[in-house]
Amino acid sequence: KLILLNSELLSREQALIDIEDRGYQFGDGVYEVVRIYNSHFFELEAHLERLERSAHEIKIKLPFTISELKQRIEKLKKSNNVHSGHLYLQITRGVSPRNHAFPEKAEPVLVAYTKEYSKEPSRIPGRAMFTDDIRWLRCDIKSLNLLGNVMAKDDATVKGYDEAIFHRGEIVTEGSSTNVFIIKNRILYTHPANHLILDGITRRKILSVAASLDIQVKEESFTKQQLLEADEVFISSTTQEVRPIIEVDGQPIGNGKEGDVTASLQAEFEIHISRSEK
Ligand SMILES: Cc1ncc(COP(=O)(O)O)c(CN[C@@H]2CONC2=O)c1O
Repeated sequence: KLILLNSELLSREQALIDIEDRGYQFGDGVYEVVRIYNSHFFELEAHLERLERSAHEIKIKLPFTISELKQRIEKLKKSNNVHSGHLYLQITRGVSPRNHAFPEKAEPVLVAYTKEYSKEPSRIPGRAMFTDDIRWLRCDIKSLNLLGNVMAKDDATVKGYDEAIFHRGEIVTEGSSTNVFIIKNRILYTHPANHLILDGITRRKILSVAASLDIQVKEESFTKQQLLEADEVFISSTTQEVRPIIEVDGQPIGNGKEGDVTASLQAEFEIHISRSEK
């Protein structure tokens, strides 16, 4: 399997990263994870648009156009013959002697590689725990600065949960690597897309799919208590699609099983996926 490093397709052994790459030393970079279904990228434009925005927000000037990037990753996907899996892609500010301030000139470093799924990611209903959201206040940027996310996810995993659900005070924001939705009286709620959450590509798709199913949508924040009293809860991400959450902090949600609104959203989402494979 080959790796894309800047504009070259290399073996893993040849794909070398410098010890003074700012992505390595400061987490100074941005990333995307793009799903591949039936050898096609899913929602590629939306992911690359968000990548461009994330880079802009941290003042990284991309050393290539989006169409050049698309060509490179298409070539990578074909070379690796990926059928069902994902592409991981990151761009750092580049290599420069270690200094907090940005280097006068450094060439951003692009790395991308693919993963073939031996089996589809599990959508079995999950169990989550609440975790204080102590991350910085630019969670809308998909950056490599993921300590707040990975420490919460590890804590949840060690305790036997499938996801950590962040909250600031009483307000639920999102999961460690997912967005969070609740359904109450057939109304779908999710945190508004602002600086406190990542505006997930799957989140956006779900909102448009819900509208097409005549499910009322409210992009309004909700509390931990409202989540615990919801009829249904689910999380969403590129890799997990729509995943029901049936228990939080040991408390069952609704009847403790996947809800029918959640199931109908996933079913409609799958139709959109199959349409995209044309
Ligand atoms: C903090 C956070 N919130 C929400 C999401 C969901 O966004 P998408 O719907 O655009 O995927 C992610 C995705 N994280 C990526 C997706 O898979 N693995 C990751 O690290 C995330 O890391």
